[in-house]
Amino acid sequence: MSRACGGNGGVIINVSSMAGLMPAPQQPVYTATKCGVIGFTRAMAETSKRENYGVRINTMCPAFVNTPILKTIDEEENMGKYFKDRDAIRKMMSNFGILEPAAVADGLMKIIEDETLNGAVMKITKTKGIHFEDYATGYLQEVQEVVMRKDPEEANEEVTESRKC
Ligand SMILES: NC(=O)c1ccc[n+]([C@@H]2O[C@H](COP(=O)([O-])OP(=O)(O)OC[C@H]3O[C@@H](n4cnc5c(N)ncnc54)[C@H](O)[C@@H]3O)[C@@H](O)[C@H]2O)c1
Ligand SMILES: CCCCC[C@H](O)CC\C=C/C=C/C=C/[C@@H](O)[C@@H](O)CCCC(=O)O
Repeated sequence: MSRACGGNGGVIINVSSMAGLMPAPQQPVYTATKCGVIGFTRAMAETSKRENYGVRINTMCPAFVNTPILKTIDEEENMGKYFKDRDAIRKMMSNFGILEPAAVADGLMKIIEDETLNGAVMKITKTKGIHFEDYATGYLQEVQEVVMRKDPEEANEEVTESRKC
């Protein structure tokens, strides 16, 4: 797909979850995987931009969606020691509501059609619909930009200087 390898470019949509943004104590491994999807997507999107792959890489974080996966919490073999906590997940489903798969399809189409989206973390929830996580630029982002631009010594001086103000 990458133009760097003779491909025509395109868009990749990784599927995370709101659990990647709001830790689910009853599903720590699932939470870790979904956090990883977000971090990997944002890193690869930046790589693709810097290397001119011509590939937009985004992720979507749906809340609860009406699919068979929701029934997996009823099986102790899936939940392990957290099986005793399944009512807490059921309560979250009741509190947050359950989306229909069409809402996720709408999010997919938006990412495909909006060519400005790269490194975007789309949230899809019953209460707010489609919206995006806002990673406001801050000190760490500035440091990364300086470091990626200069050699280590020069970058270190600039960062040290900027911290004096
Ligand atoms: N349903 C939700 O509430 C929800 C919310 C947020 C994120 N997600 C994520 O969305 C993704 C899809 O979940 P879902 O709700 O559709 O789950 P699901 O279990 O209902 O459906 C998953 C489908 O993928 C198929 N599958 C499994 N392994 C496969 C493979 N190696 N190759 C091809 N197909 C394979 C299964 O047969 C199944 O039909 C998952 O990554 C899940 O974590 C789901
Ligand atoms: C049940 C097993 C499969 C897990 C399926 C999902 O991946 C788990 C989703 C986990 C948490 C969902 C949280 C949803 C929160 C939203 O509804 C939202 O209203 C909370 C406010 C945050 C926001 O919208 O920015």
